[in-house]
Amino acid sequence: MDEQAVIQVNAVSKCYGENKAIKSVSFQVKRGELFGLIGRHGSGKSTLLELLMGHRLPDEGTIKVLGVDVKGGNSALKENISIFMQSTSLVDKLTVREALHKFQSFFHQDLKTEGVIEQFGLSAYADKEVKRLSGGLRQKAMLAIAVSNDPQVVFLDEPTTGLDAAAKQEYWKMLSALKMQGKTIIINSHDMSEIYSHCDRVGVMRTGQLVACNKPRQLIDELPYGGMTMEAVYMHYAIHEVEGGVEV
Ligand SMILES: Nc1ncnc2c1ncn2[C@@H]1O[C@H](COP(=O)(O)OP(=O)(O)OP(=O)(O)O)[C@@H](O)[C@H]1O
Repeated sequence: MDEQAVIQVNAVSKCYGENKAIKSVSFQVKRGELFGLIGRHGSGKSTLLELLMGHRLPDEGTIKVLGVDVKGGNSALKENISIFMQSTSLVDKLTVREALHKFQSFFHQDLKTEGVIEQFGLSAYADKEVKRLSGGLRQKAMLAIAVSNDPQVVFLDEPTTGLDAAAKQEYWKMLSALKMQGKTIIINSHDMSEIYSHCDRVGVMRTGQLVACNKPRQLIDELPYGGMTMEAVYMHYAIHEVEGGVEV
């Protein structure tokens, strides 16, 4: 195993009943990397993220985050990884400041809510309920909450879906700033151009398998028929080609 690996996934599988959602997936993510996961709906990206966060347990294989097996429910590990929620009924009812206070109270570190509000440019909205924020501001607030425990590893499940181009750009700027602080970020997205522009490496999921994993440029260069874009990478690896056409 690579000494610098912050995430080590080894032959991990996960079933929901009869449905094998993750099939013997192995990969590593290094400290400070921005790692993207792409794949079709239902290919297993969210399940993989949930396994990495320790929200679900693998049926087979091992996952180590920061050198600790996520199966153990280690509390020190929880202090060092992000909290990320896609569904936010709890947060929605709170103001940005209240939500940050609430989440910071779950951790033992002495964190400064006002500092986080300022860092994320949320000062003007701190007393607004999260549910009343625009899409871009809401995702900004959710990111502020996700990193409010100053984690070393940040997991983000489709945070830019539904944002307009300007909000997306601003979101990725914030992720770049977090990366500059040395944080390791794992993100999934359906937007190939943002994945190409911002991710150091990309893993492509297809029906529960990790079918390719490399730097975006290398994935493009290695396409057998000379495709030029990340979309071509997606079409080649993520779409399961079957006889007579493309599986839909
Ligand atoms: N809680 C669950 N219970 C049962 N099956 C689930 C559950 N969550 C996901 N699945 C199934 O597991 C497989 C992988 O789903 P998953 O949500 O991980 O894919 P995804 O790539 O994140 O999809 P999307 O891009 O739509 O979010 C799919 O077949 C899905 O139907």
